[in-house]
Amino acid sequence: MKLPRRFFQPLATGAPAPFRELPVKLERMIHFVPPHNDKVRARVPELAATVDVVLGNLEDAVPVDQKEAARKGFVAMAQATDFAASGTGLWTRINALNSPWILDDLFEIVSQVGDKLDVVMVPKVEGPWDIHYIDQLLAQLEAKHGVKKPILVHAILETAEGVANVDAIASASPRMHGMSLGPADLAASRGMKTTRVGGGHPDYRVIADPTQDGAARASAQQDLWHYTIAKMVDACMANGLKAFYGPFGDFSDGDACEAQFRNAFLMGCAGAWTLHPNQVAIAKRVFAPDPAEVAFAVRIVEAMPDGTGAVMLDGKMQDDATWKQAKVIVDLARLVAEKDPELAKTYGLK
Ligand SMILES: CCC(=O)SCCNC(=O)CCNC(=O)[C@H](O)C(C)(C)COP(=O)(O)OP(=O)(O)OC[C@H]1O[C@@H](n2cnc3c(N)ncnc32)[C@H](O)[C@@H]1OP(=O)(O)O
Ligand SMILES: O=CC(=O)O
Ligand SMILES: [Mg+2]
Repeated sequence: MKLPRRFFQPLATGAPAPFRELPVKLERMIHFVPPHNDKVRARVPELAATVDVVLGNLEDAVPVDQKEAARKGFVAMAQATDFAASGTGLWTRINALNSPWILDDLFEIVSQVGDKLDVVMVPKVEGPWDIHYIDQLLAQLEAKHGVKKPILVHAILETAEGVANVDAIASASPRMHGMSLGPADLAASRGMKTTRVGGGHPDYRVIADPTQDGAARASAQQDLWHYTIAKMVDACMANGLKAFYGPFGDFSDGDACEAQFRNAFLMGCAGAWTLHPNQVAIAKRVFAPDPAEVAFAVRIVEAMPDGTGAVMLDGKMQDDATWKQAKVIVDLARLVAEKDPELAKTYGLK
C-alpha cells in the first residue's frame, strides 16, 4: 500500500498530476455509440448536445473483424466534434486487459485524441492490480503525448472476483472516476441462470406461507441486483467516486428500464448506460430529482441555515442528517438546472 503522500504523485515524469477531487459533472447517462457504424457515428455531433456523456464502445458488441474500424471510428468522431462546447463528456470503453486489442486501443487513442478524452472505461476489472496497470500505462502515454489533463478510469463491475474486490478497486488510484454494474457479464461469471441484460426476473421471488384454507399464496418478485448495487455504491461513495447502473437490454420495455434505472437512482447511482436513443429520455427523467422532493428539500435547508438542530416540517422531524439528505437533492437539482432550462424553471431554485 502506498503512503498517502505518494498516492497523488504522477506515475510518469511529465504526466499531469491526478485530480484531488473529481470534476463536478452531470452524468445522467453514458450513451453508447458503436463507432464502427458509419451511420450512427455521423450523428454524433447532433447526439452530443442531447446527452451528458458519449462513449465510443470498442469492446463487447463490436465484432472481431470490426475492432480496428471501431477504434479508428472513435478517433474520427473525437476529432470531428467539440464535446466540451456542450459540456458533454467523451469516454471510450477499451477492450479487456487480456485481449489482443487493448494496447493499440490506448496507444492510438491517447496519442491522437488524449486531450479530448475524459474517461477510459475498463471492462472486466478483477482487482486493484488491473487498475494499477492501466494507471501506469495511461501516465506513460500522457507524458509521451503531452496530455495536459489526467484521463480518468471507470471500472465495470462484472465478474464475481471484481465484486469480491470492489473496495480495493475503488481505492486503487486517484485516477478512479467510478464504476458501473455490468449485469450481463456478471450474470455469466456468477453462473446466474438468466439470459436477460439487467432488470428483474419473474422467477426470483419470495412466497408467503401456505394458509389453512388453501388460498392462493401471495408472492412477490425480488430485485436480483440489490446486493451488488448496494455494495458498489458503498465502495464508490466511501472513496469519493460515482456509481452507475449499466445496460438494460430490452429496448422494447421502457417501463422495466425505467424501474431498473429508478432503483439505481434511489440507491445512490448517478446515472446509467443508454444503448439506444429511446433510453435517453428515460435516463433524463429518472436521474433528476422529483420537483416536489426538491421543493421539500429546499424547505429543509432553509429551515436549518447552518445545518444543525431539530425542526418539524409537515409533521416530519428534520435534523442534521435530513439536512444532509436534502443537500444531496438540492445540489443535484442545481446541477441539472444548469443544463436543463425547463427543469430549472420547475425547480425554481434561487
Ligand atoms: C450487454 C453488455 C454490454 O456490453 S452493453 C454495451 C454494448 N452494446 C452496445 O453498445 C449496443 C449499442 N447499441 C447499438 O449498437 C444499437 O442500438 C443496436 C443494438 C445494434 C440496435 O440498433 P438498430 O437495429 O439500428 O435499432 P433501431 O432500428 O431501433 O434504431 C433506431 C435508430 O436509432 C439509431 N441508433 C440505434 N442505436 C443507437 C445508438 N446507440 N446511438 C445512436 N443512434 C442509435 C439507429 O441507427 C436507427 O437510426 P435510423 O432511424 O435508422 O436512422
Ligand atoms: O458490460 C456490461 C455487461 O453487463 O456485461
Ligand atoms: Mg460486459
